[in-house]
Amino acid sequence: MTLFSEPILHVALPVPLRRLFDYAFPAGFDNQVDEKVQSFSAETKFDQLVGRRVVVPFGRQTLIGVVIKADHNTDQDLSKLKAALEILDDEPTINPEQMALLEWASKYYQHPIGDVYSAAIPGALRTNKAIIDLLPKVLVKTDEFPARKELNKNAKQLLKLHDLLTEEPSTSGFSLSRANLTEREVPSTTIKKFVDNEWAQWQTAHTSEVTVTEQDLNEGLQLNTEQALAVTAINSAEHYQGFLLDGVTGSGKTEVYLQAIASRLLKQQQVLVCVPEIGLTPQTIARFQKRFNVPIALWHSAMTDKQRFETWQQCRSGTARIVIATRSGIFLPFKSLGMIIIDEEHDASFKQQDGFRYHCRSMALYRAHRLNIPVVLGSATPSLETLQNVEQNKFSLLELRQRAGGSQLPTMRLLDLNRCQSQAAIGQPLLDEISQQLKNGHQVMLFINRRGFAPVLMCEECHWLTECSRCSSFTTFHRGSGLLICHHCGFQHPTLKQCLGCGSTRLTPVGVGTEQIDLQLKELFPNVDVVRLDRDSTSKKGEFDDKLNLINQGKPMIIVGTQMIAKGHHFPNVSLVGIVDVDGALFSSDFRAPEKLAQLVVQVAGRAGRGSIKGQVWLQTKFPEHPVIQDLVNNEYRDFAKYALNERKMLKLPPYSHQIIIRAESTHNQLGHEWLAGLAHYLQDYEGLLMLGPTPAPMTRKAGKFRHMLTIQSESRPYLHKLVNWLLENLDTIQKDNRIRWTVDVDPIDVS
Ligand SMILES: Nc1ncnc2c1ncn2[C@@H]1O[C@H](COP(=O)(O)OP(=O)(O)OP(=O)(O)O)[C@@H](O)[C@H]1O
Ligand SMILES: [Zn+2]
Repeated sequence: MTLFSEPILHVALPVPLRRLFDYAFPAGFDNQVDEKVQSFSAETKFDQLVGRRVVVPFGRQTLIGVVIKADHNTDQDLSKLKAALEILDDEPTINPEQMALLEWASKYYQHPIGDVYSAAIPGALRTNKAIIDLLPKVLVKTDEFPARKELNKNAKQLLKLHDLLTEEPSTSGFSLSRANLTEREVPSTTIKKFVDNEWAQWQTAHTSEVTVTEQDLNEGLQLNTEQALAVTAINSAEHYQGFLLDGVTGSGKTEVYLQAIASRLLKQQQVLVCVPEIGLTPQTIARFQKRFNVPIALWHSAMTDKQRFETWQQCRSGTARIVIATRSGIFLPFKSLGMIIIDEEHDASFKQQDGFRYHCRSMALYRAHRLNIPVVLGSATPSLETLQNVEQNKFSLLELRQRAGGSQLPTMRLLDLNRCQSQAAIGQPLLDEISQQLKNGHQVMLFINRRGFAPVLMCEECHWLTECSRCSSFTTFHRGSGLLICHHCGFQHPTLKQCLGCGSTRLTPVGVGTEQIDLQLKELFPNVDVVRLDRDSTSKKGEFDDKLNLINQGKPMIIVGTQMIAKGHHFPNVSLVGIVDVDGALFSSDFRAPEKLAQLVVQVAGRAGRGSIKGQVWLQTKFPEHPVIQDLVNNEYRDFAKYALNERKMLKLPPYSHQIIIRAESTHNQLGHEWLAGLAHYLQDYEGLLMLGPTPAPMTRKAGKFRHMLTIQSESRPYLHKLVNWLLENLDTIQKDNRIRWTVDVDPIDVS
């Protein structure tokens, strides 16, 4: 039977099922596939198929999948086996190194393999377009290319394009891509004329890999001793080695990265730099571009599919030498990856919070280990996980204790809100200090972790609060847009004129958000600019950059913002940072809350005094005696971290134990709870396994669904993973319930 002589394809499909799907060879396959594959023997032919995209029938749909394996075996009834429709491309989309990474990730995060593969395929390739058709094209001469004198000497545009094509692109180092021609103002009608006359044609650009030499690297700063030691250590790592670059804010970590990157570039290797979502600012990119005269590619969620495809292509062809990416850049294919850097490694945005809940840092460690290359984690406020790895000698510690370039660390001050008047949620002494700093010609930064005008509207008569009808949460009042918005499910409606409880019209805002502080400060300080940086005020294209440029002019002004101002920025004229409201985080049920708070406060504080002026940081609170507040004001982050790690060790909490959360959502109130209790029942007799819950999630109801969770904890990670894996694989027989939507979160960091 022909089916036996042809391979059976085991395909990963983008569906939420924990298995591969078998397909027979596409009919007429030999005509479809490139000659290269045809000429191989049966066995190597199998290998050639691995990693390729295939189009397959799936129920009534057609899906694009990836061949994981090709062999002669299938558990399926051969007569029912459907044939794949088409094998796309004459090359694999996923290379063997990526496949190993994805396979590991699928197992480790207990996530369906097809979904994991999907994360590694750029959007443009999740369609049945062939790679070759998406590759950038350049215009080149044909044999019919006319002599210049044959053209009408008044046809200026024709002559111009003729000249451009005559110039030998390979020697002058440019190629005539569509974008390039537009930039040179060649009209498309002119191009069409050349193509129609067959004087020129579009051809797939052959990306030439250039050799990086000393000439491509601009000179770096003179390193201080600590920086120099760090660079030397990283540069001498020839194999896998994990480094923690623990450097206080403004200590010049970026300079260390740049110089370590330089030596990898000279070895003709590529470097991947992962940054938090909000860390990919034009300033960061500019700093890399100024230093290196090599192709630098970007990867982040605001890019179009086309732009991302280009980065993907440049990575795998080896053209891009540096890739600056957010979380999902860790899936990119590389030709010769020589080092991975994770900047601000403690940042929560490295963990995907829905669907395939991977952590970029963990993936980077696995990948670096497999590729046998160094990986550098950098932070002023390392995560406790990473500090534990240092403690256990799994990472080498590189410390930068001093700020670079002569600036000093700011002084911290506590402002007890119980003992002073306040306006716009800001204590009077801090307001006075703000005036003083502005008078001195400096900039002031105020941090508040909540956007909008006020977290909630309250009825003054019956104390009714504006709630989200779909979540166990309140809707935030946005005065500018006149909307009440739920920040959890996105639900929004025009603000209310009347209380829904008693009908009174006396609705007032309670609490503050960035929008309100912004407005009130504008009234209090009418003579200076007040610039607000949060998601609402920077959503238009270019708005964020415009604001950064304004701040960078250095004029006295007040900057009000959320998380967005906390990290990475270098504004030398900021002398005072006010942290308006941290109290909410002091009483959280999340055992990670103090760690997150300490990291946030230290990062925000780190924006002060980065130039020649010494900075100060004011921390406002109603709970000045709280131990975390005391630690933040009187001690360093490392003291806090030491204490916190000790506490986790005593309580056997992560990183001294490992957790997996199974969450269940349902429209029925108790269903999720019962279902999880059933699961817990299966595991309860295993020693060394701790069942926490099931409990309602902190946010009990979200977007109309009731949410419950079961946390499973163990000191042995392999044991925990093995048992949970067994549970999930047998879920269908143990406890199937179609009314439940469940998810798995391995190494959870956010329990909301
Ligand atoms: N060796 C050096 N000599 C002089 N200036 C330096 C040196 N290294 C870094 N700097 C300067 O110090 C400032 C802070 O450096 P950088 O932004 O790299 O610090 P960082 O540790 O990444 O900061 P953060 O974590 O707070 O974002 C920059 O203006 C940088 O140009
Ligand atoms: Zn809601």
